[in-house]
Amino acid sequence: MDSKPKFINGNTPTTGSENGSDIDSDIAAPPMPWFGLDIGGTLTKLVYFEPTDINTAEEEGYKEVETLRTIRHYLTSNTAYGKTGIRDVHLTIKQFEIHQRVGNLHFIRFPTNDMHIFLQMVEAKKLSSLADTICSTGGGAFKFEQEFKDVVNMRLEKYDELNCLISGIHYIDSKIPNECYYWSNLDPFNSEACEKVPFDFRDPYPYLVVNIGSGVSILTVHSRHKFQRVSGTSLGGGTFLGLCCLLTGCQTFEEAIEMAASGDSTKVDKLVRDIYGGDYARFGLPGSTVASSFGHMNISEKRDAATKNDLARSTLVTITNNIGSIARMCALNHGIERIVFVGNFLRVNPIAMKLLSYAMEYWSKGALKALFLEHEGYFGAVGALMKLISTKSDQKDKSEPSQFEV
Ligand SMILES: Nc1ncnc2c1ncn2[C@@H]1O[C@H](COP(=O)(O)OP(=O)(O)OP(=O)(O)O)[C@@H](O)[C@H]1O
Ligand SMILES: CC(C)(CO)[C@@H](O)C(=O)NCCC(=O)O
Repeated sequence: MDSKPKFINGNTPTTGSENGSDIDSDIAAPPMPWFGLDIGGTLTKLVYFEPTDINTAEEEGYKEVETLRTIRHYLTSNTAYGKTGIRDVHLTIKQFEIHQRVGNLHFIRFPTNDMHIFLQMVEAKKLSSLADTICSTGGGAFKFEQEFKDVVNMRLEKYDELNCLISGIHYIDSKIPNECYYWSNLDPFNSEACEKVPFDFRDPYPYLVVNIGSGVSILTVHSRHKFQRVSGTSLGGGTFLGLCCLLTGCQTFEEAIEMAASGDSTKVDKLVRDIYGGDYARFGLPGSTVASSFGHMNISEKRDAATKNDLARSTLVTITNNIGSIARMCALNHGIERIVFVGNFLRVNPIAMKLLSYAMEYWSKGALKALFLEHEGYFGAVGALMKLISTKSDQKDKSEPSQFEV
């Protein structure tokens, strides 16, 4: 077999600029299909560009035209794939122009634990007859490299996950109006009053990115080409879900969030007023502040009184507040005022978003602003797609598989 990576007609991706989002329109677009893959610790994200401007003549030019049509039909006519693959239909970007092509951008996810099922699907749909390489990112691009080779004879072209994250954020934000928003009318006692307000992200620098996936990475971003991972914590979305499963017996993230939504964390956490009988006024700590997360749970009666929903709520508040605290310290250390929270922990999770927003505003006395993005967990996969479409057929002739590219 030809050892060169084949993006259908032999194109290879460029190393690109540092953030990889600059698409040179002089460069011929790679042939279809266009995918970007982000294999995370919990979820795998697949971004698929469905061309709507494709004509029969162009399609007939493909050797494997039927396979191409089958894949397109399979991905776009379903919203669920197998038992656990989901297309986030509400995130579809319609009539999206990318590298002088027009089409729909689709966002698909499945648990990384089900990678073997994905590989079966890739095999069944004969994807490898169209391309022998997929632009991919996330830790799983390394972990599953050999499995892709062995099972479906495809090569993972690996790109750094944080590089892809930043280029994905910039790409989507520059193209999609109202992608970025913040929560206004923040009231910890009346979350219904909060509302989403669009934020103009055209000149956001410097800003902090807090990527809440299984674990948390925190980056400072000073320009499209200059960013740094400054901190992180292992207490992230994976911790929330893992602890919730242990404490409540729930089975899914959606269930955990639903339970948390009707729980009361004050039945579980010890508040300042539980210790002081009111505020700790001298140092500005209101009585409603959590003094000790899970601090009531050493008392047997309190344990008996706490419901599973209360435990789920407290777990959510504990993890969210801890991330908020670390983010705030990072912002302070680096003199940054805007904090962009992303990652799938924020999926269907307005409680966490509002809590983060309130915490940033309250503890910074209004100096810090928490921002959110609609395509919260998909930026890494978008960044990987950017790498594919910045392909230059003549730039690199790689006879050896690349190890790692940024
Ligand atoms: N359907 C879901 N199944 C599992 N976790 C979910 C789901 N929806 C949201 N989550 C949350 O999103 C987190 C994973 O987020 P994300 O996909 O951004 O990270 P990842 O890429 O898997 O992890 P990492 O970047 O640390 O490798 C989970 O830990 C969980 O808290
Ligand atoms: C290991 C990664 C980068 C994988 O995405 C992420 O899960 C993470 O940033 N974890 C936190 C590691 C730490 O800084 O403690």
